[in-house]
Amino acid sequence: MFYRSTRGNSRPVSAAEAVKTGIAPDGGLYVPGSRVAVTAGEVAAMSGMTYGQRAVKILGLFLTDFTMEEIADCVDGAYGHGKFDALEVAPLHRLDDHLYVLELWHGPTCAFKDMALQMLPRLLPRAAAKTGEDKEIAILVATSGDTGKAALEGFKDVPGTRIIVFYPARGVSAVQERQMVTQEGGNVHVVAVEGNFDQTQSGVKEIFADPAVNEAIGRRGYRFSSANSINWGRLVPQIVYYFSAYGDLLSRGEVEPGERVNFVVPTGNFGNILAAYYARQMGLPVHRLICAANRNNVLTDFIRTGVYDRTREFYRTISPSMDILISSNLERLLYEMTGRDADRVRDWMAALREEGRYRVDEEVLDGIQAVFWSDYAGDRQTMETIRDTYRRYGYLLDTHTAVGKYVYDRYREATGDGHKTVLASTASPFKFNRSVAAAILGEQAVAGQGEFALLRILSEATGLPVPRGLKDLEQKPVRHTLTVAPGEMKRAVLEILA
Ligand SMILES: N[C@@H](CCOP(=O)(O)O)C(=O)O
Repeated sequence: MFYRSTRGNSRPVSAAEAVKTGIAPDGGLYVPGSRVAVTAGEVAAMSGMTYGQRAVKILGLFLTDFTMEEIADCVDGAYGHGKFDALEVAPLHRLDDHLYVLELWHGPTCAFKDMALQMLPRLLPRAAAKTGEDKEIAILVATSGDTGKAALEGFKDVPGTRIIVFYPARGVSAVQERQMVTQEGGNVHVVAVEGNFDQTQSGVKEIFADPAVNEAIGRRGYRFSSANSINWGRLVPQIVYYFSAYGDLLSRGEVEPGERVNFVVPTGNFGNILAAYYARQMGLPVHRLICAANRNNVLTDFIRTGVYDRTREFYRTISPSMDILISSNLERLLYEMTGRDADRVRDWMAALREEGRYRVDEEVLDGIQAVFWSDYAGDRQTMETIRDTYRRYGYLLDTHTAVGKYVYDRYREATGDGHKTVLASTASPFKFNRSVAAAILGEQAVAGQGEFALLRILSEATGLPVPRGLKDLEQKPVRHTLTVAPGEMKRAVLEILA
């Protein structure tokens, strides 16, 4: 299996090379060069498997230059040994007759990013060895809150790697920031950027594309890679949990073999929902993919009209991980939806860069609308959804998952579609303690309370334990204090890698 760049100007590479480099030299994203399919029998067989067995099966189909022993070893390290605080790794919670919540936040940092970022740090050093790499891997990450901490935790003290995480100052929740700035490890660096996530992500991509910076760090014995979902090694472990959810529905008798289900995915950088799309393409019985956005609703507009227009106001919301106007992974979807037409993708990406917008052809839009549906929730609707869901079901949603729940309700209203639906729950409610506590207890209960008091208040009010990964945050000293302007990110990287 070879991987191709969505922009068509880079040579095809092996899976190991794609994982090691993260982004293609022409600025495109790597995608599998041929279709990967599973049979109905193989999907049905998932019902009798553990999460780890499902992961080995799916990863093995994509990472063809890794042995099955290597993959099994990575899976065991990522999901075994009590790493996740749920035996099932990604448990499925039945909310009612139609809706199930796929809890993807039982890993060490309490967000769905752990599902892939416990795996990538195990794949990447092996990928480097397989490709004869003699340089240390310098991983650059742009985060709107969740990826950063998960990547730091995954890569901390991994030999042969260094990691630098950039996050937008005041653009993440207080708990998310605290998780990152207290990060321990000899190879980790965390830098706040005086800008929003889009500026942060664009800054990182500019560094990847800058020949002078690449040359300078090369002389110092480094090469760049990415732990964002632009790296194929981030996406493939995310495909697994869609199969896993379906396996659980089958084993509990909630669906018949072959019965199609919907997935609702709170969406920012489009990586999570794209993983669901690949699962569908492989043969998982999926009806619709419901893309849930917050007030930064660039994707909702795109899916409705075919016009992607980032030239609009950027809002800071209570679902900060989704405060994104340039969704990296849409590029992969466009590549697939155009029948792998790299020329068109390149033109659209150039238009996005230069004019801030592009419009896809009618036929591409029809293809997208046949699979995807989208709507968005503002902060008020998000808060109401948390409160109503808690009152009705006794189930606590974080702000991002609440966006998903709100959009699902809108979808049902609009379409009457009765397919069973799985809502991807992307983070623990404790990571967004202030908003979640305010939603269920009222604003006055949280006024003047500090972050750690709020963790306790939320735990006492709901009877839910504060997750392991957040419990000891209060005691940890702040280790990272550097803040830079977007234009200074390059210099910061060069200084860190001096
Ligand atoms: N929502 C993300 C933004 C980066 O997305 P990624 O999937 O490309 O890593 C975050 O929490 O950082």
